[in-house]
Amino acid sequence: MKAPYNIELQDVSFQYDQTVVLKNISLQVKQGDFLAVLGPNGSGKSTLLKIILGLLKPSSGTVELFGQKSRDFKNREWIGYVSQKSNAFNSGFPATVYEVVASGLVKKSGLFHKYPKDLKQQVEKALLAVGMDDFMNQSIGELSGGQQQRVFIARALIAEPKCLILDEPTVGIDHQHVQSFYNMLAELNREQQITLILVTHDVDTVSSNISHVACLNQTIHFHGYKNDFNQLSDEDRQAWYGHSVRKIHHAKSEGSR
Ligand SMILES: Nc1ncnc2c1ncn2[C@@H]1O[C@H](COP(=O)(O)OP(=O)(O)OP(=O)(O)O)[C@@H](O)[C@H]1O
Repeated sequence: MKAPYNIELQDVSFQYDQTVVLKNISLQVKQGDFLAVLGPNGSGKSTLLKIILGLLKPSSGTVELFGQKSRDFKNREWIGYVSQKSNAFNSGFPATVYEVVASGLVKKSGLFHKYPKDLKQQVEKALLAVGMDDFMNQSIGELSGGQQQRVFIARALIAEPKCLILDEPTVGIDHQHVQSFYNMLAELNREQQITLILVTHDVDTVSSNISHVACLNQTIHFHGYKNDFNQLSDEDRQAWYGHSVRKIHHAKSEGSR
């Protein structure tokens, strides 16, 4: 039998009071996809993520997670979330990298459950996956924005998600470190088959790593393989984006990756 989609939205609409933000969204994401969600400011990207995460209820339409109706879905730890504001700790924040990553197990084991005996190994493994294993005992506030964001991904990874949702994770990361950050995500996707959904404005930089693109502006204007997205004309892109969007030119982008 075919595995169910990780995420399947059918005809989802959403409005805040009288303002329609999302209209007739249908979207499927399967295990192992690396999807970039693109859209101008205010196009509904964060709202869409909140609907997927079960934080907002659609005004109409259905959301299924791993083949179950969202309201019946119990395995919330299968879907990890890293927000753009995660990396905003100042230098005085009283927590170590170890403590931040270990706190990611609360979602899995519950607030009052005991931590597992092999907690240290689990923290180490998660930090290794994001290239931060040398920073375990450091204070979180002493790290750069990019390093903090990697730690927050490790915090999500320790719960062993099947799917990770990232809302503009490179906000606050130095430009020269953005590509290596995306390469790290691509490695997680490739080696652990973790599905990645990434809201980004950085389509040029991330394009060698992603497999799929979804273009959102109230509704889905395009969803498909990255290579098909690359074939769209400038006029097509402008029509949904509202202004001109740079084309992606990557010598390395091959196949459907
Ligand atoms: N709590 C709210 N109440 C009313 N309107 C809201 C609320 N949150 C968001 N909106 C409106 O919904 C629309 C979509 O917002 P959303 O944050 O989903 O867009 P976005 O694509 O993530 O934007 P950005 O790229 O700027 O982060 C915007 O017009 C916004 O003003």
